[in-house]
Amino acid sequence: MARFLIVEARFYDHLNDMLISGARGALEAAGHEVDILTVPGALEIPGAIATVAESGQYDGFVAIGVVIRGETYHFEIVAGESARGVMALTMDGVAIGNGILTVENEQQAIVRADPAQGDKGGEAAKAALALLDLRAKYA
Ligand SMILES: Nc1c(NC[C@H](O)[C@H](O)[C@H](O)CO)[nH]c(=O)[nH]c1=O
Ligand SMILES: CC(=O)[C@@H](O)COP(=O)(O)O
Repeated sequence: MARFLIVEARFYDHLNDMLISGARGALEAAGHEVDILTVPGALEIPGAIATVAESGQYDGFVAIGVVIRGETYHFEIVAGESARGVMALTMDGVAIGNGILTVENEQQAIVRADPAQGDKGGEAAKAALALLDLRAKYA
């Protein structure tokens, strides 16, 4: 059994609830423990994971959030920089699945967050599991 931390940016409650349901379901179905840490927004997710990963208290992480385009360039910053931060940590050996949705509107988010539809939360959890398995084999 491994310990996973879901680090969620709780910007849209109903969307995060679906994403977390999918992620938690996938991890618990695989027999692992799951905790949740909430941060203000997607830009805070990489720093939060970096800090907690250093503690060694968790084996893997799932980043959960929803970034919906607004009127300004800020979408590109939030979407791009949160993804870049997660990728940098992954390249540094941290087992992370990226379940941060970056979408044009709420409808696109609903379809992808719903475990019965796109299940991007579950998909991200399975990616974290795959990286953890790979590290166990090769690291
Ligand atoms: N607009 C969204 C944000 N924006 C907030 C940033 O993520 C960050 O918390 C702020 O800039 C302070 O550093 N975050 C989301 O997760 N989703 C959004 O749609
Ligand atoms: C993704 C965002 O930061 C966005 O929701 C913010 O909206 P706006 O660009 O209209 O300020």
